[in-house]
Amino acid sequence: MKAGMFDMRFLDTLPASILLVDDDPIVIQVLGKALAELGRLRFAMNGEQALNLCRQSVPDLVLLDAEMPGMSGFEVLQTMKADPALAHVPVVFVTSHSQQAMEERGLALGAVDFIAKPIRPAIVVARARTQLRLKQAIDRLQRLASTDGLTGVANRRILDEALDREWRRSRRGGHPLSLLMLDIDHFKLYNDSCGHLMGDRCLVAVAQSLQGCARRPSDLVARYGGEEFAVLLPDTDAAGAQYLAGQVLERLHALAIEHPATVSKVVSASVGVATVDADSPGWGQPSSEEEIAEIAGMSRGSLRMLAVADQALYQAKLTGRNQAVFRRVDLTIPLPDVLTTRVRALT
Ligand SMILES: Nc1nc2c(ncn2[C@@H]2O[C@H](COP(=O)(O)OP(=O)(O)OP(=O)(O)O)[C@@H](O)[C@H]2O)c(=O)[nH]1
Repeated sequence: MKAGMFDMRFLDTLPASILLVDDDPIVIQVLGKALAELGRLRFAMNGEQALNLCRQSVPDLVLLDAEMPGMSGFEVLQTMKADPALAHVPVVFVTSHSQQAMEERGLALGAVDFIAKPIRPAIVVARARTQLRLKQAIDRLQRLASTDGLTGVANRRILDEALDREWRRSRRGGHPLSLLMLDIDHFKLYNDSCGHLMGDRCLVAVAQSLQGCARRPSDLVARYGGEEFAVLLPDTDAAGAQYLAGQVLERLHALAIEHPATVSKVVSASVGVATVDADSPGWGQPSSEEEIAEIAGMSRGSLRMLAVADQALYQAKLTGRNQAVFRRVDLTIPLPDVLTTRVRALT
């Protein structure tokens, strides 16, 4: 799947991935036989192996022996909870200890259930199935909350979060960061002349085209609203961002989506590009408290980046459309001045 693409509807139809962890091969065999009908099984005989398998491919469910030589199940669970990529994976403890203290400890660490040995296959299957159904429902809700229903790309909430995170990472680590804002030209006319259904199809095509351009795993394509899209490009400097903006326009032109109401007769877009990198005035200075402070849940830095990309987009519209305009973020300009620039340009 391409980077940033959140359309994972087909994943619901994939078999679940279950990891069985136990140092006793007999237990693994019994569990494996019982759970084979529920999905694709993998096995680990110790904690390190279990964590390696989890990191290679994140499972939907882990059945974990609490007591193993070396790393215990409790330690495995603690490590998983500390890793953002694994923290959400449901873990069911399987142990020969039925003492309440063990159960309490496992549940307190974040295990979702507790199964005591000797194993009764029907109970294990029923409990595993319940956890897999829950996980599937949560995954589906999370997808709904993070994707744009029409185009399948990330929604604005996800963009805001990613921009905020990447801005802080950029300022802390001295990595360049770029943001593209794209707005389809004369889209109202397109809707008026071709109909809203075709308008929707056009939005889907543009989203897919953007996905084709932004292919790094950390790139993020999002629908910003209406006929406006954003592409977040971590670790991308001015030259990279301008190259990508050119690719975006070229690809869109190559799609040749007919637009009967414009002179060019094909759908085009305007792009605003904002980059913060080593050539940005104020780059070397440590990020101030002021910059990290939040307005309406977003850091001031994210707002600065959005505002600069928006100004560049506005300029691209004003000066003819079907083009990309680049602006480098100037960290020395006070944020209130940045936020009001477009207003001033209008008046
Ligand atoms: N079909 C469809 N249209 C949408 C959707 N969201 C927003 N629009 C339309 O997008 C159009 C945006 O129009 P404007 O903001 O005037 O911009 P424009 O016509 O593209 O003009 P410029 O941006 O100046 O080139 C409006 O007609 C909206 O109704 C959507 O999900 N589907």
